[in-house]
Amino acid sequence: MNLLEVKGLTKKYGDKLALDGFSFKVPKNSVFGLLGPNGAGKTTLIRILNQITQPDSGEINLDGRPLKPKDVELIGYLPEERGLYKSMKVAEQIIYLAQLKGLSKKDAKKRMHYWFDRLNIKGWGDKKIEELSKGMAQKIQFIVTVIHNPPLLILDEPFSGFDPVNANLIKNEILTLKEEGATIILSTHRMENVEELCDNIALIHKSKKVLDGSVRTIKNNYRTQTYEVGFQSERAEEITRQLSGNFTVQPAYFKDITAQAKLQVKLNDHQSTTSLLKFLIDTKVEITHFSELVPSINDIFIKTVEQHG
Ligand SMILES: Nc1ncnc2c1ncn2[C@@H]1O[C@H](COP(=O)(O)OP(=O)(O)OP(=O)(O)O)[C@@H](O)[C@H]1O
Repeated sequence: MNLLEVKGLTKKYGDKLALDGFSFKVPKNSVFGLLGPNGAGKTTLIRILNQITQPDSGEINLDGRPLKPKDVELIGYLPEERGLYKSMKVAEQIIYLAQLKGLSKKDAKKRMHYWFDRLNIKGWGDKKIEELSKGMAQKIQFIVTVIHNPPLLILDEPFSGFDPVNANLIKNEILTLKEEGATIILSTHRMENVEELCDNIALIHKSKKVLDGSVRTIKNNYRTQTYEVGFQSERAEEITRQLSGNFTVQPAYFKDITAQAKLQVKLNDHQSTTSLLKFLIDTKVEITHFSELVPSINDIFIKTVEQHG
């Protein structure tokens, strides 16, 4: 079951086409990564979903029915450009914004303290926003986004401004929100976060969708039958020579600390992983490492964007 279905979204700014017939589906209770180079159209799409901008054409369905203005209450939006009232105190700000999203004052306070606990910021309520560092303010913005428990979260670069410890904290909170039933659209340039968090992705390039699907299937489709093989370095030259006669071998490189030789070995069309392993075993070399080189989402992003010019 999909929470969000978008069909043929098109948006022009003057002569400039920012989105060109963009379609995608976000399954309920999943994390969906919206990826693309700078200027691809991601923010335009997010602004349309939040009804800040109107599309020229296309359809958006939320939970099986057309998106309507009141649905903004069902969406928690963390914009890339953060906007908090600088002179207000943290607690006043959170409670005020939570009430705008339909919570009672009592519930807003309760939920605020729940999040203060979870994000390790107890006692921050009386601080003014202007006294906070970028990362500290970012935590407040995150709370404001999730406080009303919206079924759909749209997070634009949620990790920017965070140190590694706090980025990890937020990453785990996103996964917990998913476990609790939320559906999350995540727009980010940080591909390691995409690998860790996303179930599905869509890649936008020059206003068009150029790739989409589950992270697992996409990675599977980009496999190149290449393996990294490590073995004792004394026989490196001999083993490299033997392997080169049968497989496609990248030059050997050596790790000083472990005294291993490592090679990248690509299978030819008719060869299997077992044939490579059997070959290595027959050489009687001491194998220290054997793993498939699976392409990263970062590699796939770069390759796909280059292919589409
Ligand atoms: N208000 C606007 N007026 C005119 N052109 C715009 C406007 N907003 C965006 N654009 C153009 O639309 C295209 C898509 O921009 P958008 O901000 O959606 O990209 P993006 O994928 O979010 O990029 P980034 O990763 O840099 O944030 C760009 O060519 C941009 O110049």
